[in-house]
Amino acid sequence: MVLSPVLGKLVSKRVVLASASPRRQEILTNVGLRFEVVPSWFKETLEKSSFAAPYEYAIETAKQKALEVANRMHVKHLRTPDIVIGADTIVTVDEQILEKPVDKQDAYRMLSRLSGKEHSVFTGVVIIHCSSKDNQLETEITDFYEETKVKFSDLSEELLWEYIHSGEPMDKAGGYGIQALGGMLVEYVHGDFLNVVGFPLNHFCKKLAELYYPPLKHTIQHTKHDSIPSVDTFESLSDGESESSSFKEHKGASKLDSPSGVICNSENSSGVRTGSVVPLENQNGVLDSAAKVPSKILDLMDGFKASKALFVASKLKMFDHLKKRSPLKAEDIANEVGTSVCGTERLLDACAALGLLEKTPQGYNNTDSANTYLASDGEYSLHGYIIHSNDHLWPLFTHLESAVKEGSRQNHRAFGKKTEDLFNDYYQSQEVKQRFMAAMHSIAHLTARDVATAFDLSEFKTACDLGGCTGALAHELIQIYPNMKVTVFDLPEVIANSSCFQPSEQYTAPVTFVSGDFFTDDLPEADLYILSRVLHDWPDEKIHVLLNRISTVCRPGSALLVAETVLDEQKTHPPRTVLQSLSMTEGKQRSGSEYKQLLEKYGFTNTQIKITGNLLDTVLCFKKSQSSWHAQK
Ligand SMILES: Cc1cn([C@@H]2O[C@H](COP(=O)(O)OP(=O)(O)OP(=O)(O)O)[C@@H](O)[C@H]2O)c(=O)[nH]c1=O
Repeated sequence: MVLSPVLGKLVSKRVVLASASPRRQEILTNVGLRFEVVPSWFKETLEKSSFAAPYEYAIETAKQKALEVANRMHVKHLRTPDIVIGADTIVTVDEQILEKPVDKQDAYRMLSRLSGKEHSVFTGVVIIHCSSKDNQLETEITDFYEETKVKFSDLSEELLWEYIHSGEPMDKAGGYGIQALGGMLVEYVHGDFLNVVGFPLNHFCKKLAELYYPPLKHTIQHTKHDSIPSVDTFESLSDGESESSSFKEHKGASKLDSPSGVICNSENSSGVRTGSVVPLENQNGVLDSAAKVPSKILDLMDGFKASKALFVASKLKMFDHLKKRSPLKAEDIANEVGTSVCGTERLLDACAALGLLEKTPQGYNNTDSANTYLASDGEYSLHGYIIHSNDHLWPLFTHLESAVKEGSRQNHRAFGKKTEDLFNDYYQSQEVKQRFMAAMHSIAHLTARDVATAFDLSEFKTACDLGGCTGALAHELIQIYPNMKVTVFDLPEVIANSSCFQPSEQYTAPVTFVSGDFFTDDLPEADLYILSRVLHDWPDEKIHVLLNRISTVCRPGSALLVAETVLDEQKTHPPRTVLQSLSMTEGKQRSGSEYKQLLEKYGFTNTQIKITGNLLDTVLCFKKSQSSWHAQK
């Protein structure tokens, strides 16, 4: 049962949840964990100002809750649990910590503070391993925290009081419950949703994985440090608990991390350990310094090698060969693609190490993911985008240093051409055009379902996907909304090359392709205009022209759907989008409030943003009536 991996380690243990929170109980029960509930009697009265950071307060409160239960069970009831889990959830806004409101007025004070703003929800979690020695309780404590950012819409007084009178806020940190009525107040969530609800399940599983499958000192580490290892069954975990996978057997090794003999693994929500150098006592009782392995940093240092291995294996179509016939030995593939046997073997082994291939005594096989995403005919093939990354983005990124120094795109260094000439020359080549379209098609096809279903678009009878390229999103829209007529509007040379990307079986009404330039030519009429992955590419002057033109042809009540990755307000999340900005296009990535502001400038209102958590988020807004728009201009 790959889905419930490390939790199986707890099957044979007496686990106690030191929490009265029904949400925590539900989250852990839902994943099949068996535990007793013993609510803590610890009063949450620690002096907040004595903590340097809010998460330290949450961790310490969680620790005190869990220790109180462990001690009480040991002393009063003489039944020492194996593991006690404690947690504490807090909300922070403007450097203030908000816990559960004490009354309705307090709830009002909290919610009006959160209105229209982004805040953080921290949950501190503590896992205590208990044992009894000479009737004394011995504890080994592991703790961590998780941060999730949540943004509230502007809340009217009326809504605020209606929500408070519902009674929901009273037993919840910050005075709201995101999982119920409070969900209606939320504009977006960045991070683990369950963390907001009260328990960061994913991080908890990773922590257990670290405890029960720690890296062995003298063996080569094949697992990713921050991933949850999968195991086949619960049975295999509890029956054959091998030396290398049991927490107890590794206590000694883990203790090396802590001078006091208490395991205290503090880690922030991005997985980077705080305090990387830990003093150790050597045999002479002298303190040495031993650096913990900074696995995230090492992974980043090696990231370029992994990317290039993926790019080259894709370019040589190794995943295509293995999809057609497998298992294949390195010699077979080398013969088929015309490469050296020793080089091919190394590349295939690297792909196996990266989890893209499986290596067996009979040869190499594609993983399911390789068949779906890496083979060029895979259902959601990313082959086109991978080749684009290798041939176009890689050369650009090798000049990142100059790009940062000069603040401009490095086309001249990467391709020997200035940006203006690139369009007239480089992009005119048939090969480059096809490659670029294949790349765009890869992403559009993969994200089409998310974009098409983020909002209910069934009220729109006609839609026009501006810059819709191969029509991947248009086809998805027609599948989902069979009554919708969809037009793809794109440059003539794009439309001319789009036929080879059309689905082979057409079960629905065909998409209409219209060629033109959205900066200069008449736009087709539609109830819904779509701009998917367009706005981030263009400078403000061009966006001004485009949005002005759309706004002019849009009838009041018609809508515009923008599909982009929406940055958080701090502009540091999601990392993929932040990294994409480094290619220094003249355009830029935007946060939710920036999209809202931009669209309002062109008469679009009622903006709703849906963070899908996948590659593309969506923003839907409606055209105001002309009179009210002009009145505001
Ligand atoms: C933001 C938010 C919080 N909560 C609940 O807020 C309580 C926090 O208080 P706590 O002090 O951490 O826990 P507790 O409920 O007092 O229980 P205990 O751990 O025994 O002290 C927990 O319940 C959480 O689920 C929700 O249910 N939904 C939300 O969106």
